[in-house]
Amino acid sequence: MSARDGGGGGGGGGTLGRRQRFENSEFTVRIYPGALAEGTIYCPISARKTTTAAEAIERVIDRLQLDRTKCYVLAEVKEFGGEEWILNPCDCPVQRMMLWPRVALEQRPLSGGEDYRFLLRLKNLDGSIHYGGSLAMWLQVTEERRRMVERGLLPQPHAQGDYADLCCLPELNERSLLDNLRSRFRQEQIYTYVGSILIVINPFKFLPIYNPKYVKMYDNHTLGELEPHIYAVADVAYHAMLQRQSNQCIVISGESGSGKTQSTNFLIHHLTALSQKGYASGVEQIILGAGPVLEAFGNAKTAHNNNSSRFGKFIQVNYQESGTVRGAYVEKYLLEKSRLVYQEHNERNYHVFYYLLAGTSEDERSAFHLMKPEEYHYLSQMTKKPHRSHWDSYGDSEPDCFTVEGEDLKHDFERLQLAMEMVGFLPTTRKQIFSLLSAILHLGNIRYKRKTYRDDSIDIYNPEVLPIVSELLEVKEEMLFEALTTRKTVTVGEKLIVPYKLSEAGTVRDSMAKSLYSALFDWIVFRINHALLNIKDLEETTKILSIGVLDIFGFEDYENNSFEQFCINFANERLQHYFNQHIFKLEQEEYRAEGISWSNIDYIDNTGCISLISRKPTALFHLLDEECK
Ligand SMILES: Nc1ncnc2c1ncn2[C@@H]1O[C@H](COP(=O)(O)OP(=O)(O)OP(=O)(O)O)[C@@H](O)[C@H]1O
Repeated sequence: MSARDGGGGGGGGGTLGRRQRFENSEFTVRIYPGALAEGTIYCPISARKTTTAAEAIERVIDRLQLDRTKCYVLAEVKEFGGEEWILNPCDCPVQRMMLWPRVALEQRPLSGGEDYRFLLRLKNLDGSIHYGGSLAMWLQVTEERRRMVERGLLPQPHAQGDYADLCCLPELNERSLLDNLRSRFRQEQIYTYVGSILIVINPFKFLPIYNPKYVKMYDNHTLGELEPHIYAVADVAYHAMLQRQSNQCIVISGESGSGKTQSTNFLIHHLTALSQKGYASGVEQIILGAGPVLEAFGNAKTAHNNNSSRFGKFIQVNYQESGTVRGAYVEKYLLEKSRLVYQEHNERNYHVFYYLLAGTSEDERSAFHLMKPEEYHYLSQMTKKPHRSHWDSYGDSEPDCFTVEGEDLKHDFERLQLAMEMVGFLPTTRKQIFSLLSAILHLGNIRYKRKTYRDDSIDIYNPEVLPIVSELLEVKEEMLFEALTTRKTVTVGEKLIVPYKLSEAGTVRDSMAKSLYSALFDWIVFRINHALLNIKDLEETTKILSIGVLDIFGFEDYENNSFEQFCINFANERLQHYFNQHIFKLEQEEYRAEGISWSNIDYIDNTGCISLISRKPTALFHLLDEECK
C-alpha cells in the first residue's frame, strides 16, 4: 500500500502550508481484497486524512462491484506476521497509515517485507471475521509444513528430541540446551518454554504467527498445551486474572535489541484483543498511538539498536471484573538522562531532536531559533573520531552522520505530530514542547569563563545564547543567568548566594537540561495516561483487575554472564523462582535509588516471565558450531 501527496511536487519548501497541504492531500490507499481475490491483487482507492473506513469500503465495493448484501470490514495489518486490527467504520485509514514507518509507505513489489497493509474482510453472520485470501497465503509457510508433517510427507522436526519446554530435556547440559534452542530456531520456532517462563530468540524477520487466527488459537488454553507462543503467556495471565480475581504481571527482560519492545506490543495486542473479540479498542489504539510519541522522546540510536528504548516501561491494562478493558496506565522509569548531554561514539541523542531539526518549516525554524544539528553541543558528539576531548575543539572534527540509514526524519516528524494529535496534544501545546526542546539544545551550548584571573566567580562566555533560551523557556534572562552561575544556600537563617566554580558550572548547566527533559517526558506520560482513561479514581467504587507488562530495559547482566550459564540457570526449575525474585529485587533497588516508590508492583501476586535472548542469534549458537568443528 502506498500514500502519495496528490498535491504533486516534492521539494522541501515547507511552511505551515506544507502541513495544510497534507491535511487536504489525496492519498492512494491500497486495499487487498483478502478472501475475495486470492493472492496479491490490491485495489487502489484515493482517500483523504478524514476519509473513514466505511467510505473507503464503499469505494472498494464500487470499484470491484462486490456483492452489497455482504458485510465488509477493513483490517489493518502491521509488521511481523500480519497482526490484524479491525477498523471501526469511523476510523480513518490514512491517519493509521501515517503512523506506519516510511518504508511501509513506499511502493514495493510484493517480494516480501510488505508487512503493512489494509485488507478487506468479510464479516460472517455471527459477527466473526472470515479469514482467508492473502492472509492464508502468509500462513501457508507454517501451516503447509505442519500439514505435510502430519501426512508423513516431511520428517518429524523433533527427530532427535526437540523439546518445546527445556525442563523436559532428558539430559540437561549446555550442549543439549543450546542444541535444542538452535534446532527450534532453525524451524522458525522462536519461542521455547522453561516451565512457565518463555524464552524468545529474536528472528529479525517476518514470521506469520501473530494474526487473529493465532489470537483465537491461543484463547483459553493451559500453558504448554500448544506450541510455545507469546500469546499463550498473555492468555494465561488473562484467564488467571479472571478466575482468581487477582492482578497479574508479566516481566520482559533481555539485552538491548533482543525484542522487548516488540514483545510488549504483541502482549498488549493480545491482552486487548482477548477482551475486544478482534476489534481494536480505543484503549489499544491510544496505547499504540502513544507508541510513536514515547518512542520519539524516549528512544535513541545506540550501537546495538537503531531504535533503542532508553527507559523502562510498565504498561498496565485495566479490566472490569467481566474481563472488558476499562483503561490502561503507562509508567516510565529510569529514563537515561545522561544521553541528553553525552553520547558514546556511534550513538545519538533522543530521536525527537533530529526529527525537530529536519522536519520543521522555515517559519518554525526561526520561531524556535533552530540551527543545524552540528551546531549543537548536545548533538555533535557522535563523530568519526571516537574521542574528541573538548567541545571547544568542535570545529576540528567533522561530524559523522546525523541520520541513520533508511531513516526519513521529515516523515518521522510528520508522524510524530500526527501521533501527538491522536493522543490529544493541541497545536499550541506542541509548540510549547518544541520550544522547550530547542531551549534545551541552546542551553547545552552555553559556555563559561572565569570573570577575572584572581576572582573565582564565573561569567557566561557566549552571553548571546541567554536571550534565546530565556525567550524559549519564557523565563527572565536575569533569573536564568543567576540559576546558571550561582547557588543559593541558607545558613543560620541567612540566605547566601555563592557563585559556582568554573569546574562545577558545566555540570550545573547539564543537570538543568536533564531535569527539563526528564520533567517534559514525565509530563508527556502523564498526558498519555489522561488519554488512556486512567480509571484509578474509579477503583473505590468498581472492582478493577489489572495485567501489568513490565519491560525491563538494559538488563545488561546478560553481557557479563555467559549466555550458556544464563540458560542453565533458566532451565533449572528452582532457579525460575529465584530469577523472578532477583529481577524484582534488582529493579526495586534501582527504583528506590531514583526515589520512586514501587507502587505498581506491590499488589502483584502472580507473575509470568518472558525473557528474550540475543540480538544476534548466530552468535548465540557460536559455541555449538565451534564444538562441532
Ligand atoms: N518477534 C519479532 N519478530 C521479528 N523481528 C523482531 C521481533 N522482535 C524484535 N524484532 C526485531 O528486532 C529489533 C529490535 O527489537 P526491539 O526494539 O523490540 O528490542 P528491545 O529489546 O526493545 O531493545 P532496547 O532494549 O534497545 O530498546 C526490532 O526493530 C525488530 O526488527
